[in-house]
Amino acid sequence: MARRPDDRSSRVQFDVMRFPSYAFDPATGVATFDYLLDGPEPLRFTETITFPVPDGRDVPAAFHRVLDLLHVVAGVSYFKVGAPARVVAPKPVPPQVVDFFTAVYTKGMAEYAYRNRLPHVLELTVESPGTAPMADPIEAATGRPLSAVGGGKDSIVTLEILRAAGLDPVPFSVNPNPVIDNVNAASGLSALAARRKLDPSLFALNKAGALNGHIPVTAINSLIAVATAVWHGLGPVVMSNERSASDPNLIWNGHEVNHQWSKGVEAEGLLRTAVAAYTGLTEPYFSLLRPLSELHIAQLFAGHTAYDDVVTSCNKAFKLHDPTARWCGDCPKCRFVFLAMAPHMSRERLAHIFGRDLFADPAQTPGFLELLGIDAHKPFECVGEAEECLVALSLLTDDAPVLVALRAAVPDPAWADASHSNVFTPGGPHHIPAAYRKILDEAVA
Ligand SMILES: CC(=O)N[C@H]1[C@@H](OP(=O)(O)OP(=O)(O)OC[C@H]2O[C@@H](n3ccc(=O)[nH]c3=O)[C@H](O)[C@@H]2O)O[C@H](CO)[C@@H](O)[C@@H]1O[C@H](C)C(=O)N[C@@H](C)C(=O)N[C@@H](CCC(=O)O)C(=O)O
Ligand SMILES: Nc1ncnc2c1ncn2[C@@H]1O[C@H](COP(=O)(O)OP(=O)(O)OP(=O)(O)O)[C@@H](O)[C@H]1O
Repeated sequence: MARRPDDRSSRVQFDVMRFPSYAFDPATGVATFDYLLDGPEPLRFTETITFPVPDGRDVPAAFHRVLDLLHVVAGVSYFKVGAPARVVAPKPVPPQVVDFFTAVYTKGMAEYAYRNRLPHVLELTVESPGTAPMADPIEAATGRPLSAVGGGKDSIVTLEILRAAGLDPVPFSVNPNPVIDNVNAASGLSALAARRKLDPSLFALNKAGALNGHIPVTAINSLIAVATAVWHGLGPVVMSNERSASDPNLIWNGHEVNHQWSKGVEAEGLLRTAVAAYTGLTEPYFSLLRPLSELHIAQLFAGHTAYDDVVTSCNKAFKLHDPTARWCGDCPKCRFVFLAMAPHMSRERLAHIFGRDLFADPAQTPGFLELLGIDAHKPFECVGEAEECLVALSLLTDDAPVLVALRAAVPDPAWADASHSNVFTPGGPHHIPAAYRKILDEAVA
């Protein structure tokens, strides 16, 4: 029988990851997903996800199918405890789903593999116990869009674009914290929320020194959003993932390592294809902001002052334990968003949003240099490209201490590159349906 993790040493070998079962209770919206790291000393985990229960709606078959996908994808949190060489999915699935699962466990776990020096993780293929036929297509949902809200500038911009187009978006979050609650309150829209509870033994294992690292959390949140939209009879899930999320931080052993992989356009395409192949849902999910740079999104955000007291992009505010109330003011994400917003608003407004003026503090200069790509790779954080940072810097003309230091450090050829930048021209691959693309084009015109 498998033992719980608290009574054993934290670094044992596991042969295979399995997905023994899951249960769902439509009366409470509670789904429990079981995981097994199998080996000489197996470990079991259970994750609980509570969906918002709609009034008087049956549970469609497609909802259960999305849960099948979520069961495997949410397993990454437990896979990382042991990094077994094999991952065996619980049910036969079409090849498109195998491709999606494999990408989540390899590309989605690339930063974890790189940091822990586990190259085999990048090579594994998720096994399926057989091949299932593709599902018959279901007509695309045309209801109100479900708009994922993370508390930062990007999802606020999406909400406001959808609202301006008269689409009456439904804000949706997984584990909304006070930041997200306040953003929803500022929007005046009534929101839906799901709750996700990791197996508490994961934290005990982490404390005991188990393998740990980054996971592709957007893939998990996205499937929870798709399941919620399906059950509530809503339209597509609209994400706010930007163009630069697709760019890797570095290359390791010939593989791209991207901290934001599951926010990228490749992950978006794989998720859409897997959901369509396995559930039949058409156009279930896309990112409205995909053609835009972070700098462009920051410019659009500047047009909405109603969120200044609540908008928060700093990841430290979203930690499960001891989160900050808002911006920490001293991390790559804070610095990046400060720089991206700076050309589009007064310094007073910017300092009000962040609770401080980062350009006035010379101690921030090395962190900004890192963002500009000077002597470092892009930080493992949710930040945009060095090119975007350079363009933002080129648009700032005042002599704040940090800006003076940065200007002096940027080599001449970089300025020339910045002057040819297309960061304010929408472009690049995307999966936006035609009607929504028209809305985006009107919003940025
Ligand atoms: C908030 C944050 O940035 N957390 C990352 C951090 O974890 P930390 O220990 O500092 O705090 P917690 O998030 O509270 O995590 C506690 C432990 O739980 C594990 N865990 C958490 C969530 C989950 O779904 N599964 C888990 O296993 C976690 O590993 C901790 O041991 O550092 C971790 C290690 O690098 C990161 O994994 C934590 O990242 C969170 C999963 C998270 O929500 N991060 C997003 C803010 C984030 O990074 N988003 C990226 C997109 C990434 C993607 O591809 O989807 C972005 O916005 O660009
Ligand atoms: N807790 C959450 N629940 C649901 N969706 C989320 C959650 N956190 C983030 N998201 C969504 O995941 C995507 C990536 O999140 P990210 O944190 O980059 O966006 P954001 O909070 O809108 O903006 P910012 O980049 O300024 O932080 C966005 O589409 C966002 O809406």
